[in-house]
Amino acid sequence: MTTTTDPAPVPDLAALQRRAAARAAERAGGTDRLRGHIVCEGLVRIFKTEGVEVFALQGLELSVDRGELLAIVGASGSGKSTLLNILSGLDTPTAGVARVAGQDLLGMSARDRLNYRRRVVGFVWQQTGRNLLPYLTALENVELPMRLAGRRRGRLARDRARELLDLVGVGYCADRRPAQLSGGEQQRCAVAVAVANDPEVLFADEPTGELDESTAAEVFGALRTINAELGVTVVVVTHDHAVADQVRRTVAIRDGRTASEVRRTARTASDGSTETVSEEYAVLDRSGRMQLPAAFVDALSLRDRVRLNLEPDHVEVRPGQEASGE
Ligand SMILES: Nc1ncnc2c1ncn2[C@@H]1O[C@H](COP(=O)(O)OP(=O)(O)OP(=O)(O)O)[C@@H](O)[C@H]1O
Repeated sequence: MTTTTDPAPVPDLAALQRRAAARAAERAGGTDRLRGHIVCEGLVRIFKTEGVEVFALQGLELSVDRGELLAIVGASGSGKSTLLNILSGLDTPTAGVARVAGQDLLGMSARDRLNYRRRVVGFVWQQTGRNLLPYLTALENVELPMRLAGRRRGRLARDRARELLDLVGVGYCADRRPAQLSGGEQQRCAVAVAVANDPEVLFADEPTGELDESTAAEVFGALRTINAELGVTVVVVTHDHAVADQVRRTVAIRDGRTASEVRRTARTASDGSTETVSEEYAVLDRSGRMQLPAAFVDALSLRDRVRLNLEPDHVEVRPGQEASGE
C-alpha cells in the first residue's frame, strides 16, 4: 500500500515475500552467480598510525550470491571488522573493487553513501547498545529508521514495525525499552530494526558474541528467517562455531585475505536420512594465488619456498628444502 506523500511504493510483507520468491527463481537461473550481489576484488585497506602502515586487508576476494546466508570466520586481527565496515559503508577501502547490490563503494559521493546506508544495507552489531536507542520502546526503535528515511510514516510505519517484531519472534516486546529486554531479545529487535527499510543486504558483526548458546541460537534463527522469508542477503561475522556450522558457506579470512571456505550440502544417506556433507576449499584469486592451510604448513614444516608439480588431475606441493638438502 502507498500513501500519496511517499516518494516510492512501499512493499508490504506479502510483496516482500513474493520478491524473495522471484529472487530465488532468478538465482536458480544462475545469473546472480555470475554477477554476485557482493563482490570484492583485490580489496586493500591500509591504516596509517604514527607513520606505521597496517595492511588490514591485502587483496581480499569475495563473491556472495543474492539471497545467500554466509558466515565469515577468522582469528582476531584477520580483517573481518575492517571488511564489514567497508561493505556497510562506514569506511572506504584504499584500493580494489567493492560492489554491493550493484553500487560501487569506492566511487560513492557522501550523499550516495548516506542513501546506501539507509536503504541498501542494514547492520546488527555485537554491542546491543549500538543497535537500539535506550529511551525508545522496541516498536519505536523499529519505526525510527523508516521515519528517518521518509519511507513509511504514521500507521504504516507502526504496522510494519509490528510485523517485523513478530517475524523475528519478539512481538511481545513491542512496548518495552531495551533495558527491559534480555540480550537475545535485544538482538532480535536489532534484526527487525536493521531490516526496517527493506535492505538488500544485512551485515551482522558477532551478533551472538555476548550471548549464551540457546539465546544465540534464537538470534541466529531470526537472521535465518529474514534471509529465508524476505530474501535478504545475510553476511554474519562470527566466532561461534554453532552459527558457522549452520550455513551453507563459511569463508575464513587470514591476514586480510580470503584463505579458505567450507561448503555444506545436504545429501540423502543410504538409510534415507538426510546428512550434511562439508567440504573445505582453498580460495584461488584471479592471479592464481592461494593460501595453504596453516595446519598443512606446520605439518610439513613448509617455509620460504615449495616445489610444485603439475599432475594430470592435481597440483603437488612439496617442501622446497629437499632440494637444498640433496
Ligand atoms: N583504525 C585502525 N587503525 C589502525 N589499525 C587498525 C584499525 N582498525 C583495524 N586495524 C588493524 O587492522 C587489522 C585487522 O583488524 P580487524 O579489526 O579488521 O580484525 P578482526 O578480524 O575484526 O579482529 P577481531 O576478531 O579481534 O575483531 C588489525 O591488525 C588491526 O590492529
